[in-house]
Amino acid sequence: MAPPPLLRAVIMGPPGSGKGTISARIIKHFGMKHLSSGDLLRVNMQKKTEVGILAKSYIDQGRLIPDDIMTRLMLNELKGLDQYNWLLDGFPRTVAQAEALDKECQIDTVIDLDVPFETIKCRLTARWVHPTSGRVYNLEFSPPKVQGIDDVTGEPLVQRDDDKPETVTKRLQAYDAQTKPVLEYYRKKGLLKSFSGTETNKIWPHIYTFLQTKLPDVSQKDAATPRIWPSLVV
Ligand SMILES: Nc1nc2c(ncn2[C@@H]2O[C@H](COP(=O)(O)OP(=O)(O)O)[C@@H](O)[C@H]2O)c(=O)[nH]1
Ligand SMILES: Nc1ncnc2c1ncn2[C@@H]1O[C@H](COP(=O)(O)OP(=O)(O)O)[C@@H](O)[C@H]1O
Repeated sequence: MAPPPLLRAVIMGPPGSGKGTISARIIKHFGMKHLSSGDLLRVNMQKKTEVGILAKSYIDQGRLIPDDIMTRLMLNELKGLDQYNWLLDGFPRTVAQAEALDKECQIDTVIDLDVPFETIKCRLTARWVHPTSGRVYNLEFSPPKVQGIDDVTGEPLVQRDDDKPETVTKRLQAYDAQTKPVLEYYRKKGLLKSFSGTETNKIWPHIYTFLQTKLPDVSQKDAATPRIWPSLVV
């Protein structure tokens, strides 16, 4: 029997809408590979690569990185994920990027987190991240076990420079002007699935139910097998 076709999904939403938080849950339950443009750029900035140095000047101003640079970077990373179900986070963010992506592969579904701007602004000032893994915390919503420390590695957490209130406003403006048209682009293709709300924990069950129609939940696999198996083998 031929294996089922691989799922090509995109998660979209304004800065702070919960893309990273929801992506972590999707990866855990559905075992997809996650490629975040923001995380990739931050690794490049940390390593001071050519792309990283250039990206910093845009990110610090709350502006988008030029399409040609971003598209080359992301499509190159995607080549290595050919054999997996994948979830793109933060890309495409302009119609030109969406068109370039379409030339390379066929997107199956676009999950849109429709969270009001007012909700988001408060969240971002309380966001702390572990830069190397991209793990994200929030002082109120999902605090680390020890304040200022990553739960998994024990390394220090940092606040993103671009989470300053002035930069957040510019990022939201860039979202309105450049990224909202991408939602329309996917809506016309019949791929957009919007989830509205102000709380991730209320939005997540709907996304979970939606993805269950496309992929099996693999998170319980290891735990479930021994529970059923020894009791049956007498
Ligand atoms: N108060 C609150 N914070 C949330 C909720 N969902 C996510 N966050 C936090 O909001 C911030 C932005 O979420 P993140 O997943 O990084 O959003 P992204 O910018 O779209 O990737 C992080 O600090 C999250 O921990 C929520 O339902 N309520
Ligand atoms: N696809 C993209 N095109 C252009 N710039 C991007 C793209 N993805 C990320 N960036 C840049 O990186 C910054 C941080 O992105 P990201 O981590 O996705 O944050 P958020 O979703 O919280 O805005 C953006 O504000 C933008 O400057």
